[in-house]
Amino acid sequence: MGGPGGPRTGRSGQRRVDHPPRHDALVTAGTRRADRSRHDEQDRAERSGKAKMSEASVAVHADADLLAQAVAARLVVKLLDAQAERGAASIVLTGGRIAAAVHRAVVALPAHDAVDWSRVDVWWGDERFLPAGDPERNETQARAALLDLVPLDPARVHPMPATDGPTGDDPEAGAAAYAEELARAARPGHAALPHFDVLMLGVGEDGHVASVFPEHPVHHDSRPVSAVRGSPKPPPVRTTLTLPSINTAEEVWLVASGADKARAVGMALAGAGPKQLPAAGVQGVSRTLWLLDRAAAADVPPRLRSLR
Ligand SMILES: O=C1O[C@H](COP(=O)(O)O)[C@@H](O)[C@H](O)[C@H]1O
Repeated sequence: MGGPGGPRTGRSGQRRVDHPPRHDALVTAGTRRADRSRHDEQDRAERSGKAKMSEASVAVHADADLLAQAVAARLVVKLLDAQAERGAASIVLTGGRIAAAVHRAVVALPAHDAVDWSRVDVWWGDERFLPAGDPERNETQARAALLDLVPLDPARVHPMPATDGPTGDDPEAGAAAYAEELARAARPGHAALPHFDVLMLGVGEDGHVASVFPEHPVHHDSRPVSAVRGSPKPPPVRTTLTLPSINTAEEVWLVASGADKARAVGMALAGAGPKQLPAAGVQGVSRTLWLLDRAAAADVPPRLRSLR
């Protein structure tokens, strides 16, 4: 490490590897190598209630299409690896435009058939609090683009509450019910959350992730799942995993495309505060990976960028 051609360490602790330009990628290495020691570490961190944090890595792709295809390929490999390692895989989905493109790209990838979808647990990082089937729900969009097109076990798909669900039009009751569902899936002796192999997040123009918005009271909620009222982005009522819950995931991938995301992405990687810029407060246990297109990477600090 660190020799000629090896990773270099930037001031913020992120390390980078310069790739030949045709790969159009900037990658930093902050991951742990041995799976077993990684899981041991994660177990210890979960038991102690303190998630051990990874360094961030950044990969840049030429445009939104290539970004979506690359994320889809990574996701299929991650699911295959998780299933090979522990027999099942769990993902946490996000909403938004790039998420929909990733979902479509997974289905378009022939290798998605290699995944045993009946052994994939599906959770959500956030949801718009609307009736089931509303086209604005992240669930509805994910079902149309991916979930309805692969042979999942319906019992392993865990949508966040809807206004016409069992807890009714009460977002706090819905958030509490989702927290209970998560706790039921947690491993015995572990914290109140199940193991998440990979948790994907979009990044808002204001730096929000899931439905954790800048300066919102959700930052003071110590519960794993929070009801969000007064969201600055419609709809105003939502359900979200809180940042500490997000940060229990083994890998967190922040996926952003487009010039309107450049400022938030740049500030998060430059070390902004998480209350002002929630994306800056995201760290997976073994990996934090920023997956960007060139437009979204335009303001990434130069020391972390090998190619614009
Ligand atoms: O409202 C939401 O927005 C963010 C970002 O969406 P995008 O379309 O700007 O990429 C998304 O990550 C979140 O899940 C969703 O509820």
